[in-house]
Amino acid sequence: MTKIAFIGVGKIGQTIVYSSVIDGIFDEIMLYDIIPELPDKFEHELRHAFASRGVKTEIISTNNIDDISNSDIVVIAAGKPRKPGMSRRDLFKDNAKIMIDLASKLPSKNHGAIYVMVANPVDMNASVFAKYSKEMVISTGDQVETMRMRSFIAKKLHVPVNEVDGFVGGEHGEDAVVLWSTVSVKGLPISEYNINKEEVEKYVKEIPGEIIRVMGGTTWGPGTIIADIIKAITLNENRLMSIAMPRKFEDEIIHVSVPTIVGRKIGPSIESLIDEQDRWHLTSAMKDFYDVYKDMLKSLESVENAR
Ligand SMILES: NC(=O)c1ccc[n+]([C@@H]2O[C@H](COP(=O)([O-])OP(=O)(O)OC[C@H]3O[C@@H](n4cnc5c(N)ncnc54)[C@H](O)[C@@H]3O)[C@@H](O)[C@H]2O)c1
Ligand SMILES: O=C(O)C[C@H](O)C(=O)O
Repeated sequence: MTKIAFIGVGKIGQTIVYSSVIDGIFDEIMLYDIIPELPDKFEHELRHAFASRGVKTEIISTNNIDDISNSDIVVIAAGKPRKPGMSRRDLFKDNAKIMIDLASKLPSKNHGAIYVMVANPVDMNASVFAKYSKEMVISTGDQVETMRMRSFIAKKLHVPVNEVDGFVGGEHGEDAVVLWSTVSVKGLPISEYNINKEEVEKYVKEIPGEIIRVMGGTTWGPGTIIADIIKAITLNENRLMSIAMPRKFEDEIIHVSVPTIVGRKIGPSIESLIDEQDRWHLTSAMKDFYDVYKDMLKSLESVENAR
C-alpha cells in the first residue's frame, strides 16, 4: 500500500486530502502546515470521519517538516492563493520561494517519491521544484480545465457528462487551450454538434475567477479532480489525464499539460492523439511558458542572490 504526505492543508489541501483518503486506499497519511495546530485539528476531523466509515488509515500530523519521511507520494498545496483580479502567475514570486525551500527539505527524507504540485502557478512551481530538487514532479495542470470543459459541453448539449470526452492542454490558467481534436460527445467528434467553441473556451478560462470572487477560492471541483489524479497513481490506474510531466525545453525542465497516462509510472504523454493544429497550439504554449518562466526565474534568482 502507499504512504502519502500533504504539504499545506488549507482550503484546497483539506479538500484534496478528504477526497483522496476517505476510501481508505492509503496505509498512512502525513499532514504538514506552518499554521500552528492546523494539521493536528484537521487530523481530529479526519479521525472522526474515519470512525464513521471504518477507515483504518494511520494519520500523522505535524508542524515540523522533518517529520515528513518515507513518502511514496508528496502533494504540495502550500502557498498563497490568488485574490480576485490577480492572475496565477502573479503568485510566482511568493510561492516559488516556498517551493525552493521545500525542495531543500523534503527530498532527503522522501527518496523516490512522486511530487504532485497543486500550488499556483502550478506548472511553474512544478518546474521550480523539479529544478531545485531533481525529483520527479508532476503538475496537476489542465485536468481541472478538462473537467470544466466537459461539464460545460454536457450542460449545453443536455447530455450526461460521462458521454463527453476530450482534453484541455497547455499552461494551467489563462493560456490553457481546448484540444478540440480530442473532444467528442457520445463517440462522435464535436464538429457533429452545434456548439460555440469560443463560449466553451471563455467559460473554462473565466469560471475559476468567478468562483474565487464569490466563494473565496476553488475547492470542490479541483479537490475532487486532483484526488482522482492521486488515486490514478496510487491504484496504478493508467488513466489518460491532462497533467504536466517534466519535459526538457531548451535549457530548462518545464511543465505543460498534455494528455498523459497516469499510474504508478507517469507517462507517456499521448501527443499522437491530437491533430496538427492542436499540436501547434501546444508547441506555442510551451514556447510562451518557457519565455515567461525564464524571465520569472531571473527575477527570482536576483532576489535570492540579494538576500
Ligand atoms: N492547481 C489547482 O487546480 C488549484 C486549485 C485550487 C487552489 N490552488 C492553489 O493552491 C494554493 C493553496 O490554495 P488554498 O485555497 O488552499 O489557500 P489557503 O491559504 O487556504 O491554504 C494555503 C495553505 O498553505 C500553507 N502554507 C503556506 N506556506 C507554507 C509552507 N511554506 N509550508 C507549508 N504550508 C504552507 C498555509 O499555512 C495554508 O494553510 C494556492 O496557490 C492556490 O492558487 C490550485
Ligand atoms: O484559479 C485559481 O486560482 C485556483 C486554481 O488554479 C483553479 O483553476 O481552480
